[in-house]
Amino acid sequence: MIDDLFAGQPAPVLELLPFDGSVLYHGPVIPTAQADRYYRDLLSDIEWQHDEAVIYGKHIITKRKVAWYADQAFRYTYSKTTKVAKPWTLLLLELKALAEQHCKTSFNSCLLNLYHDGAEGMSWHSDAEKELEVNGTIASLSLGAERKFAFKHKSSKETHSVQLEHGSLLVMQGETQSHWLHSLPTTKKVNSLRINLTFRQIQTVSP
Ligand SMILES: O=C(O)CCC(=O)C(=O)O
Ligand SMILES: [Fe+2]
Repeated sequence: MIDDLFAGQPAPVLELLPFDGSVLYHGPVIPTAQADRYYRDLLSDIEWQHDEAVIYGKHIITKRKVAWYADQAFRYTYSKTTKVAKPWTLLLLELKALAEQHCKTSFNSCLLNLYHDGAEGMSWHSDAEKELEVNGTIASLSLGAERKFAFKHKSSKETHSVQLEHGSLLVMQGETQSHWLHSLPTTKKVNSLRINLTFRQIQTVSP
């Protein structure tokens, strides 16, 4: 049986995009008990703050909370607001090492998001801020409530989606951010918290 074949082995890595980039879903890469501990520790140790954005000229404060950590006090601008990175914690360095092992690349920053329930999500966007390495790899770790994550091609508009499980890793690479948008749709079906960490490579020298 297929189940027996994969028993005790990591799940196979799935490619989600048919063209114009690559998104690999590794499935759960952290055993559940350990993922539960990371979730609890991140909830209490991270300096969570409500996010600010300027949308259609209006200054808004999101219900979703965010935090940003990096090698240096990088400045990073998205949604027309500028944030300054905090220094790594030991726990984040542990998770960064785990993401780096799977991606065989290195990261110098991490953006964290805390969604209190399914009413909070993130609308269509690509991670292509000017501070990010062009076509750099982005590793996304999910903890807590399982949520749907969707991709939409910028010209053909076709969509692909995946359920992001507790302790799972998703890796966006190649030309993904140039050709695809992604979103975390809101949903009435989820009533609990989810934490997401995206490890990224910020350009350290101006191009
Ligand atoms: O919460 C997620 O899974 C994705 C968050 C995201 O797309 C971002 O922070 O840019
Ligand atoms: Fe994103």
